[in-house]
Amino acid sequence: MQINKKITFLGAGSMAEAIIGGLISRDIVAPHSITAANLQDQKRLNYIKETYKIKTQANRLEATDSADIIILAMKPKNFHDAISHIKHVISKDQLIVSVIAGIPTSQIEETLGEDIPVIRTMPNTSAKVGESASAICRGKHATDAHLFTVETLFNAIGTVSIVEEAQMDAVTGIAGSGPAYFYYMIEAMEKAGCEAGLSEEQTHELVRQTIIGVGKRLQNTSKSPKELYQEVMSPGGTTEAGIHTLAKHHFQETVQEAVGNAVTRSKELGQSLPTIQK
Ligand SMILES: NC(=O)C1=CN([C@@H]2O[C@H](COP(=O)(O)OP(=O)(O)OC[C@H]3O[C@@H](n4cnc5c(N)ncnc54)[C@H](OP(=O)(O)O)[C@@H]3O)[C@@H](O)[C@H]2O)C=CC1
Ligand SMILES: O=C(O)[C@@H]1CCC=N1
Repeated sequence: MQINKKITFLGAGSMAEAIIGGLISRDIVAPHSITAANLQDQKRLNYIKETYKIKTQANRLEATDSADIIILAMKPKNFHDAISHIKHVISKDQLIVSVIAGIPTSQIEETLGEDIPVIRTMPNTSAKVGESASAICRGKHATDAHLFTVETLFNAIGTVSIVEEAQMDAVTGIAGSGPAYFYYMIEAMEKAGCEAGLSEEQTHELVRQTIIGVGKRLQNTSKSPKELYQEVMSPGGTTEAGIHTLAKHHFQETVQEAVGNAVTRSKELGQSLPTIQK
């Protein structure tokens, strides 16, 4: 199903690109219906325009004014300036979709004006290959139709869970940041593979296919993670030796602490920003 709306991305960085890439490759939005604008980096806009054949706009007010859906895709620290700049051209006929970590819908609504519909989302960079694990929640002026539109858009870039806003920080710690934890682990495995005598190319291929296999297996089994790693582990074997080392260094507790800190940081991001005077 193609969505016939004009969509403007305010922010043209990694997350905007991942979503744009997903929407276009799945033909959910026509490239000419998408506009990207950023703060200053014209080279980046040129790259996005050439790669995805979308429109770009140096003037953020014009990019905002002409859109049906405005996707806020700047860093939390830039949110205040970004909204200050555009809020005068935003009307309640438009839909604001935020991908910004930590910022509550109430803060966006308060700064924009009371009856502007806002949907808060948390995708991840796997959007680029249509495999984001996204969650969305609605602000107080967003309708079922708004939620449905965003669900349809984000379904094109992966799976969508509709959650309560109070759960969004947890979603951010698990799924928004999630890909980075796996890439971090993959980096370590690649270093280990080279140290053990494989070439970079061999290690890369082996580690990549191993994680793809894990992902596909998880999609096709009802077994728990414990059952799955126990399946790999022979008594006295190689896996046991590896897992023993991870356990000795409190790997699982470390991961839990890492996710917990990401969740806490998401909450902090929402609390540390000034509210704009209307
Ligand atoms: N990266 C990720 O994995 C995920 C990120 N997010 C969220 O997405 C948002 C963007 O992150 P990410 O793409 O990684 O960040 P990037 O740094 O890659 O991109 C940020 C973009 O915002 C633009 N920008 C800065 N200030 C303004 C402004 N005032 N008006 C319009 N555009 C502005 C920048 O433009 P310029 O370069 O010209 O300064 C740049 O294009 C963040 O809020 C993050 O929390 C959510 C889920 C996952
Ligand atoms: O690191 C960040 O703050 C963003 C939010 C989720 C993923 N990246």
